[in-house]
Amino acid sequence: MSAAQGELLTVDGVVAGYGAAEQILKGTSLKVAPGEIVSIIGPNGAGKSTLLKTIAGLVQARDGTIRLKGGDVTRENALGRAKAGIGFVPQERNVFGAMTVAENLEISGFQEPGKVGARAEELYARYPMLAEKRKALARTLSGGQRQILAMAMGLMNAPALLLLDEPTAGLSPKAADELFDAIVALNKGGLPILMVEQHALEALQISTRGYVLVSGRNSREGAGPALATDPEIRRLFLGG
Ligand SMILES: Nc1ncnc2c1ncn2[C@@H]1O[C@H](COP(=O)(O)OP(=O)(O)OP(=O)(O)O)[C@@H](O)[C@H]1O
Repeated sequence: MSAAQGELLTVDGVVAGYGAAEQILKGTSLKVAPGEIVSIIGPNGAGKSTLLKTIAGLVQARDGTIRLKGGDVTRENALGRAKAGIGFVPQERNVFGAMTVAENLEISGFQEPGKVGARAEELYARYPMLAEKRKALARTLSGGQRQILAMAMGLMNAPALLLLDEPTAGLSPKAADELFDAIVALNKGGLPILMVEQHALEALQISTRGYVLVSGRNSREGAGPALATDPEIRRLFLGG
């Protein structure tokens, strides 16, 4: 029986980095089960974004395994991971500013071109703001609207798991709250989400589970709300 049974994503002992010598991830592990929101938090430079990129296939794992729905995707490139069901929303440059909202959605549905129209309509129904702005250039959107568009682009291929890299970065507190609400709503619709967040406590509060990454290694893990009220975590992230 596979150890990955009942798990959607299993990252086991992943080692990865950028240069020839230095490793950023030094044996990192995590799991996402169906239906979960899982947050990765940790200090600047801990390797959180690198971990998401390694799961998305943009950074190659030098050791360890990455399984999706029980299948080993460690050797797949980014396109292979996307086809396997991993949707990735990067932190920066995640929309094409010189293209309209509609065009951004259209080019994102590259896996099943025949379904682009229907998927875009579903997303317009879910996010009426996008429908209103469908002919607007993406660069004219507010920060919060841009993040909704980036998330919608990630949904165009109907992923089995959505990776979000710091979705609330640079947003006002109100826009960040609205985006967290949108993430919860998306998850309630059945989509598992793995996200990296600087707003660590807020992210943990809406997460099923959380992982604390420090210097490329797992430090703590637990239920999201429990971690959010843990004195050590609060000291680390609130500086108190
Ligand atoms: N493309 C790259 N080439 C070389 N080094 C990189 C690259 N991207 C990130 N790094 C380095 O890898 C380390 C981890 O970066 P990463 O972005 O994964 O951290 P993080 O935990 O997401 O932190 P932050 O919250 O600051 O984004 C940092 O030392 C960073 O300088």
